[in-house]
Amino acid sequence: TRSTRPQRLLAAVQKNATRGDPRSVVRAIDQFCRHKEWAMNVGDEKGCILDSVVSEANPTYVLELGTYCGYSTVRIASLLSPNSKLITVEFNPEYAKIARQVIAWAGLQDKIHLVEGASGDLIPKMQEMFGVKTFDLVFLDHWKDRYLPDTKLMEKCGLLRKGSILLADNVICPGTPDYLEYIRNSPQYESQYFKSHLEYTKVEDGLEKSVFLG
Ligand SMILES: C[S@@+](CC[C@H](N)C(=O)[O-])C[C@H]1O[C@@H](n2cnc3c(N)ncnc32)[C@H](O)[C@@H]1O
Ligand SMILES: O=C(c1ccccc1)c1ccc(O)c(O)c1[N+](=O)[O-]
Ligand SMILES: [Mg+2]
Repeated sequence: TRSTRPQRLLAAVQKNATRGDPRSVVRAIDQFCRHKEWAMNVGDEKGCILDSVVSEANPTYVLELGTYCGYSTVRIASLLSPNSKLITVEFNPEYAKIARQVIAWAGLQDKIHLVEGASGDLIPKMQEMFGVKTFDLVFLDHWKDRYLPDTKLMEKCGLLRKGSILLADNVICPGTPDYLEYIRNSPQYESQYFKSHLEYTKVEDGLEKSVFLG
């Protein structure tokens, strides 16, 4: 039977990237998505903004909502300090299977914990499963109608502390209107919009960075 796009993306990584070199994995995926097949990774343009936010935050605990093939997972983890951890959540088992292999090719399996399941079910279990108290940075990049409910859930579960950063992809395209309205009007957050483009295209999109004020 015909291969899937994530399988072809993994094959491109294994063909063109160097084992143990995360940035070559990121480059190989961007090449594949720009010249062969578009895929919904955060991509190289928004990826540079993601890199700067991650580097400035220098987080110990990171939560990623939406792994897909592990592109942003590898991109973020490649910038983390030695004793830091990235927990990434993915409910599609086929995507999780591919992501584990991409993460392994990058040599980052010790920094990354990929947990399979729905964000709404897993967020309340983060403290008991991983011994994490609060997250220093959360990257929201799963289905867009889940950004707001999951943000409220993280607040309720006490997973955010004064200074925690929420970085949300796709706030313009496909768009997350209810999340944007909430976060930009909430006195509990200080938000900033980073204008960019939908991965590998000229369509406008951007990232919203919001700092939890506690
Ligand atoms: C846009 S892709 C993630 C892309 C990835 N962050 C990157 O930039 O490389 C969105 C992913 O989130 C997953 N997803 C969507 N809603 C979810 C949920 N509620 N819980 C867990 N995973 C979810 C989808 O299966 C899909 O793989
Ligand atoms: O929703 C889509 C989408 C919609 C239709 C077709 C393909 C993708 C999408 C597009 C760009 C993204 O960066 C992204 O994170 C997503 N997503 O699924 O979460
Ligand atoms: Mg996205």
